[in-house]
Amino acid sequence: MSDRTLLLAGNWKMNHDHLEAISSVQKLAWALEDAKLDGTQCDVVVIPPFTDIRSVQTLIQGDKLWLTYGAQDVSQHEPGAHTGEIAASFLARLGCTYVVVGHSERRANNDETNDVVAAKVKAALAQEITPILCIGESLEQRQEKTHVDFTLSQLEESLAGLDAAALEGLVIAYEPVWAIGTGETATAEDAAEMAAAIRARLEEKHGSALASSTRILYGGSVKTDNVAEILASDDVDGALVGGASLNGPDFAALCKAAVAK
Ligand SMILES: O=C[C@H](O)COP(=O)(O)O
Repeated sequence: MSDRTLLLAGNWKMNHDHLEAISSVQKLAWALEDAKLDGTQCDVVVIPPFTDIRSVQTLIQGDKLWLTYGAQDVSQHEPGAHTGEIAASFLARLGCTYVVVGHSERRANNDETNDVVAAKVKAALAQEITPILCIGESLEQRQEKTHVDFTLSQLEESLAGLDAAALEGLVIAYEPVWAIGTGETATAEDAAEMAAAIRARLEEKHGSALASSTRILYGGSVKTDNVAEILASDDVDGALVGGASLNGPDFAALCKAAVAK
Protein backbone atom coordinates (compact mmCIF):
# COMPACT_ATOMS: atom_id res chain seq x y z
CA MET A 1 0.00 0.00 0.00
CA SER A 2 1.39 3.43 -0.92
CA ASP A 3 1.63 6.31 1.55
CA ARG A 4 -0.04 8.71 -0.88
CA THR A 5 -3.35 10.06 0.43
CA LEU A 6 -6.41 8.84 -1.45
CA LEU A 7 -7.99 11.71 -3.41
CA LEU A 8 -11.62 11.85 -4.54
CA ALA A 9 -12.30 14.92 -6.66
CA GLY A 10 -15.78 15.81 -7.88
CA ASN A 11 -15.73 17.79 -11.12
CA TRP A 12 -19.21 19.24 -11.44
CA LYS A 13 -18.54 20.52 -14.96
CA MET A 14 -21.27 23.04 -15.98
CA ASN A 15 -23.78 21.87 -13.36
CA HIS A 16 -25.21 23.58 -10.25
CA ASP A 17 -25.61 27.33 -9.88
CA HIS A 18 -24.27 28.92 -6.70
CA LEU A 19 -27.42 28.21 -4.67
CA GLU A 20 -27.46 24.57 -5.73
CA ALA A 21 -23.75 24.43 -4.93
CA ILE A 22 -24.34 25.46 -1.32
CA SER A 23 -27.02 22.82 -0.88
CA SER A 24 -24.90 20.13 -2.55
CA VAL A 25 -21.80 20.83 -0.43
CA GLN A 26 -23.89 20.97 2.76
CA LYS A 27 -25.46 17.59 1.98
CA LEU A 28 -22.05 16.16 1.04
CA ALA A 29 -20.57 17.32 4.35
CA TRP A 30 -23.44 15.80 6.37
CA ALA A 31 -23.26 12.53 4.46
CA LEU A 32 -19.47 12.32 4.92
CA GLU A 33 -19.99 12.82 8.64
CA ASP A 34 -22.64 10.09 8.71
CA ALA A 35 -20.19 7.83 6.85
CA LYS A 36 -17.59 8.62 9.53
CA LEU A 37 -15.16 10.12 7.06
CA ASP A 38 -13.23 13.01 8.55
CA GLY A 39 -10.31 13.77 6.27
CA THR A 40 -7.90 11.35 7.90
CA GLN A 41 -8.82 8.59 5.42
CA CYS A 42 -8.91 10.59 2.18
CA ASP A 43 -8.98 14.04 0.62
CA VAL A 44 -12.35 15.05 -0.81
CA VAL A 45 -12.46 17.96 -3.26
CA VAL A 46 -15.36 19.70 -4.99
CA ILE A 47 -14.71 21.44 -8.27
CA PRO A 48 -17.69 23.67 -9.09
CA PRO A 49 -18.18 26.23 -11.87
CA PHE A 50 -16.35 29.55 -11.35
CA THR A 51 -19.56 31.34 -10.36
CA ASP A 52 -20.04 29.01 -7.38
CA ILE A 53 -16.56 29.21 -5.89
CA ARG A 54 -17.13 32.19 -3.61
CA SER A 55 -20.27 30.59 -2.15
CA VAL A 56 -18.47 27.27 -1.65
CA GLN A 57 -15.55 29.07 0.00
CA THR A 58 -17.86 30.92 2.39
CA LEU A 59 -19.65 27.72 3.39
CA ILE A 60 -16.50 25.63 3.83
CA GLN A 61 -14.72 28.33 5.82
CA GLY A 62 -17.79 29.36 7.81
CA ASP A 63 -18.67 25.81 8.83
CA LYS A 64 -15.01 24.79 9.16
CA LEU A 65 -15.52 21.81 6.84
CA TRP A 66 -12.53 19.63 6.01
CA LEU A 67 -13.41 19.49 2.32
CA THR A 68 -11.30 21.42 -0.12
CA TYR A 69 -12.32 22.92 -3.45
CA GLY A 70 -10.92 24.00 -6.75
CA ALA A 71 -11.66 25.35 -10.20
CA GLN A 72 -12.24 23.67 -13.54
CA ASP A 73 -9.81 25.78 -15.55
CA VAL A 74 -7.38 28.68 -15.24
CA SER A 75 -5.94 31.26 -17.58
CA GLN A 76 -2.36 30.92 -18.70
CA HIS A 77 -2.13 34.74 -18.54
CA GLU A 78 -1.46 37.28 -15.84
CA PRO A 79 -4.41 39.62 -15.06
CA GLY A 80 -5.02 42.00 -17.97
CA ALA A 81 -6.93 42.30 -21.24
CA HIS A 82 -8.15 38.71 -21.61
CA THR A 83 -11.94 38.82 -21.78
CA GLY A 84 -13.65 35.93 -20.05
CA GLU A 85 -10.49 34.44 -18.55
CA ILE A 86 -9.82 33.81 -14.86
CA ALA A 87 -6.30 34.37 -13.49
CA ALA A 88 -4.62 31.89 -11.14
CA SER A 89 -4.10 34.71 -8.65
CA PHE A 90 -7.90 35.21 -8.48
CA LEU A 91 -8.37 31.51 -7.71
CA ALA A 92 -5.70 31.71 -5.04
CA ARG A 93 -7.54 34.64 -3.43
CA LEU A 94 -10.66 32.45 -3.37
CA GLY A 95 -8.76 29.77 -1.48
CA CYS A 96 -8.73 27.18 -4.27
CA THR A 97 -6.44 24.27 -3.47
CA TYR A 98 -6.74 22.60 -6.88
CA VAL A 99 -7.39 23.46 -10.49
CA VAL A 100 -8.24 21.06 -13.30
CA VAL A 101 -6.02 21.68 -16.30
CA GLY A 102 -6.30 20.15 -19.76
CA HIS A 103 -9.62 18.36 -19.29
CA SER A 104 -10.48 16.61 -22.55
CA GLU A 105 -13.72 18.62 -22.83
CA ARG A 106 -11.60 21.78 -22.93
CA ARG A 107 -8.90 20.30 -25.13
CA ALA A 108 -11.60 19.30 -27.64
CA ASN A 109 -13.84 22.39 -27.49
CA ASN A 110 -11.27 25.13 -27.14
CA ASP A 111 -8.29 24.03 -29.15
CA GLU A 112 -6.35 23.68 -25.93
CA THR A 113 -2.95 22.38 -27.02
CA ASN A 114 -0.33 20.79 -24.78
CA ASP A 115 1.61 24.08 -24.93
CA VAL A 116 -1.36 25.98 -23.55
CA VAL A 117 -1.92 23.29 -20.92
CA ALA A 118 1.75 23.53 -19.86
CA ALA A 119 1.40 27.31 -19.50
CA LYS A 120 -1.71 26.81 -17.34
CA VAL A 121 0.11 24.27 -15.15
CA LYS A 122 2.88 26.87 -14.67
CA ALA A 123 0.39 29.64 -13.89
CA ALA A 124 -1.31 27.48 -11.24
CA LEU A 125 1.94 26.37 -9.62
CA ALA A 126 3.14 29.97 -9.45
CA GLN A 127 0.14 30.66 -7.19
CA GLU A 128 0.68 27.48 -5.16
CA ILE A 129 -2.48 25.89 -6.55
CA THR A 130 -2.17 22.17 -7.29
CA PRO A 131 -2.94 21.36 -10.92
CA ILE A 132 -4.95 18.23 -11.65
CA LEU A 133 -3.49 17.59 -15.08
CA CYS A 134 -5.82 15.55 -17.30
CA ILE A 135 -4.44 13.27 -19.97
CA GLY A 136 -5.89 10.34 -21.87
CA GLU A 137 -6.49 8.77 -25.24
CA SER A 138 -9.40 8.61 -27.67
CA LEU A 139 -11.24 5.41 -28.54
CA GLU A 140 -9.47 5.29 -31.89
CA GLN A 141 -6.06 5.47 -30.22
CA ARG A 142 -7.02 2.71 -27.81
CA GLN A 143 -8.23 0.51 -30.66
CA GLU A 144 -4.99 1.16 -32.54
CA LYS A 145 -3.10 0.32 -29.34
CA THR A 146 -1.27 3.67 -29.41
CA HIS A 147 -2.94 4.75 -26.14
CA VAL A 148 0.12 4.45 -23.91
CA ASP A 149 2.45 6.34 -26.27
CA PHE A 150 -0.16 9.03 -26.90
CA THR A 151 -0.95 9.57 -23.22
CA LEU A 152 2.71 9.69 -22.22
CA SER A 153 3.48 12.23 -24.93
CA GLN A 154 0.57 14.35 -23.68
CA LEU A 155 2.08 14.05 -20.20
CA GLU A 156 5.54 15.15 -21.27
CA GLU A 157 4.35 18.01 -23.45
CA SER A 158 1.93 19.25 -20.78
CA LEU A 159 4.79 19.45 -18.27
CA ALA A 160 7.35 20.95 -20.67
CA GLY A 161 9.78 23.36 -19.02
CA LEU A 162 8.91 22.32 -15.45
CA ASP A 163 11.37 20.54 -13.19
CA ALA A 164 10.77 18.13 -10.34
CA ALA A 165 10.99 20.85 -7.67
CA ALA A 166 8.29 22.92 -9.37
CA LEU A 167 6.05 19.88 -9.86
CA GLU A 168 5.99 18.71 -6.25
CA GLY A 169 2.41 17.90 -5.23
CA LEU A 170 1.18 17.60 -8.81
CA VAL A 171 -1.90 15.44 -9.42
CA ILE A 172 -2.41 13.64 -12.71
CA ALA A 173 -5.79 12.36 -13.86
CA TYR A 174 -5.78 9.62 -16.47
CA GLU A 175 -9.10 9.95 -18.25
CA PRO A 176 -9.62 7.87 -21.39
CA VAL A 177 -11.85 10.14 -23.46
CA TRP A 178 -14.08 7.24 -24.52
CA ALA A 179 -14.97 6.52 -20.88
CA ILE A 180 -16.07 10.06 -19.93
CA GLY A 181 -19.80 10.39 -19.33
CA THR A 182 -20.49 7.30 -21.44
CA GLY A 183 -21.01 4.66 -18.79
CA GLU A 184 -18.04 2.85 -20.36
CA THR A 185 -15.28 2.35 -17.81
CA ALA A 186 -11.73 1.28 -18.38
CA THR A 187 -11.03 -2.00 -16.65
CA ALA A 188 -9.05 -1.98 -13.44
CA GLU A 189 -6.19 -3.47 -15.47
CA ASP A 190 -6.39 -0.63 -18.04
CA ALA A 191 -6.27 1.97 -15.26
CA ALA A 192 -3.42 0.18 -13.51
CA GLU A 193 -1.43 -0.23 -16.73
CA MET A 194 -1.62 3.47 -17.54
CA ALA A 195 -0.99 4.66 -13.99
CA ALA A 196 2.13 2.50 -13.84
CA ALA A 197 3.30 3.80 -17.22
CA ILE A 198 2.74 7.41 -16.12
CA ARG A 199 4.65 6.82 -12.89
CA ALA A 200 7.53 5.19 -14.76
CA ARG A 201 7.73 8.11 -17.19
CA LEU A 202 7.70 10.61 -14.30
CA GLU A 203 10.59 8.69 -12.74
CA GLU A 204 12.53 8.66 -15.98
CA LYS A 205 12.06 12.40 -16.58
CA HIS A 206 11.86 13.85 -13.07
CA GLY A 207 13.31 11.30 -10.65
CA SER A 208 11.98 8.80 -8.17
CA ALA A 209 10.97 11.29 -5.46
CA LEU A 210 8.48 13.04 -7.74
CA ALA A 211 7.29 9.75 -9.24
CA SER A 212 6.56 8.22 -5.86
CA SER A 213 4.84 11.31 -4.42
CA THR A 214 2.64 12.25 -7.40
CA ARG A 215 -0.97 11.17 -7.07
CA ILE A 216 -2.43 9.56 -10.17
CA LEU A 217 -6.21 9.47 -10.46
CA TYR A 218 -8.49 7.61 -12.83
CA GLY A 219 -11.49 9.37 -14.35
CA GLY A 220 -14.30 8.16 -16.61
CA SER A 221 -17.70 6.90 -15.44
CA VAL A 222 -16.51 6.18 -11.90
CA LYS A 223 -19.46 5.26 -9.67
CA THR A 224 -19.98 3.93 -6.16
CA ASP A 225 -20.23 0.38 -7.41
CA ASN A 226 -17.03 0.36 -9.48
CA VAL A 227 -14.70 2.67 -7.56
CA ALA A 228 -13.17 0.00 -5.31
CA GLU A 229 -12.27 -2.18 -8.27
CA ILE A 230 -10.73 0.73 -10.19
CA LEU A 231 -8.64 1.73 -7.19
CA ALA A 232 -7.36 -1.80 -6.65
CA SER A 233 -3.89 -1.03 -8.04
CA ASP A 234 -1.42 0.68 -5.71
CA ASP A 235 -0.56 3.04 -8.56
CA VAL A 236 -4.11 4.47 -8.73
CA ASP A 237 -4.46 7.02 -5.93
CA GLY A 238 -8.02 8.17 -6.38
CA ALA A 239 -10.64 9.27 -8.88
CA LEU A 240 -11.75 12.34 -10.79
CA VAL A 241 -15.52 11.92 -10.78
CA GLY A 242 -17.98 13.79 -12.97
CA GLY A 243 -21.66 12.80 -12.98
CA ALA A 244 -21.50 10.76 -9.78
CA SER A 245 -20.23 13.75 -7.78
CA LEU A 246 -23.23 16.02 -8.39
CA ASN A 247 -25.41 14.64 -5.62
CA GLY A 248 -23.76 15.15 -2.21
CA PRO A 249 -24.92 11.94 -0.48
CA ASP A 250 -24.14 9.85 -3.57
CA PHE A 251 -20.63 11.31 -3.77
CA ALA A 252 -20.14 10.63 -0.05
CA ALA A 253 -21.18 6.99 -0.65
CA LEU A 254 -18.62 6.80 -3.45
CA CYS A 255 -15.93 8.21 -1.14
CA LYS A 256 -16.85 5.66 1.52
CA ALA A 257 -16.61 2.81 -0.99
CA ALA A 258 -13.22 4.13 -2.13
CA VAL A 259 -11.87 4.27 1.41
CA ALA A 260 -13.13 0.73 2.10
CA LYS A 261 -11.36 -0.71 -0.98
O1 LIG B 1 -13.80 15.16 -14.80
C1 LIG B 1 -14.44 14.13 -14.74
C2 LIG B 1 -14.44 13.18 -15.82
O2 LIG B 1 -14.51 13.79 -17.06
C3 LIG B 1 -15.34 12.00 -15.66
O3 LIG B 1 -16.68 12.34 -15.87
P1 LIG B 1 -17.80 11.19 -15.63
O4 LIG B 1 -17.52 10.62 -14.28
O5 LIG B 1 -19.10 11.90 -15.72
O6 LIG B 1 -17.57 10.16 -16.71
